Amino acid sequence: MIVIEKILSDEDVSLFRQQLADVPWIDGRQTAMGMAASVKNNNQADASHDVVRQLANKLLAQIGNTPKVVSAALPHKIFPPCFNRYSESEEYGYHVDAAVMRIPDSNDVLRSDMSMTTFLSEPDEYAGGELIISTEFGEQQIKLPAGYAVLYPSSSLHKVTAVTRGERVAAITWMQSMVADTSLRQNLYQLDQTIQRLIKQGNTERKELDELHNVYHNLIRQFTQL
Ligand SMILES: O=C(O)CCC(=O)C(=O)O
Ligand SMILES: [Fe+2]
Repeated sequence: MIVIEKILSDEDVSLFRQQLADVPWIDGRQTAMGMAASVKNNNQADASHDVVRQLANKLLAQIGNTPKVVSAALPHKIFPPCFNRYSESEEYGYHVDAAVMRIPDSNDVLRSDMSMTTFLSEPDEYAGGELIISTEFGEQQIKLPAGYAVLYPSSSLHKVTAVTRGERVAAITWMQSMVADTSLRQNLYQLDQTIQRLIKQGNTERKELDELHNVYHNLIRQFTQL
């Protein structure tokens, strides 16, 4: 589970919130598959609406421009972000995201390796509405400031607890990674982050940095599936 600080600026968050207030919203059950549909109770911005598409594209561009997301997810394909809203007493029970998704308006499919929630409501605007991810170390509770995102393996069981006051608006997307294996992807992320830290610290010789970089890219070459 990786937290991305400020994938959207405060200005972007207000723009998203303003524009989303005026678009049509549909019952979220329509977009859940199989068992997930029976535990889903929320609303989703109509993805066929032009404004919704524009916002999805804007967030998509931000994902590509955020080095931490690229490093952690190594995205090969990204599902156009969906916007969901949980009002009082709405929730999404424990579920797993579908392993394979058809990308709208294309003949392409995507294997979901990483899921990402981008928070668009401030934590004090609603009560409840925590994203809970079940991990091998127990349940992780996540509620982040607006503009922050969390990336987690799509293979994990997760839920959104009932909102008991106010409204929780978020963007959700799924990514197919160039590296399917979660633990390998996590190791590559750690290696890249360490290299980036060494570069920042500025006291590692160029030659050693080049060697580490070379190892990183050779591992990507070795394990990439496109
Ligand atoms: O809203 C969230 O944080 C997650 C929603 C979710 O799990 C889903 O839409 O599949
Ligand atoms: Fe989910």
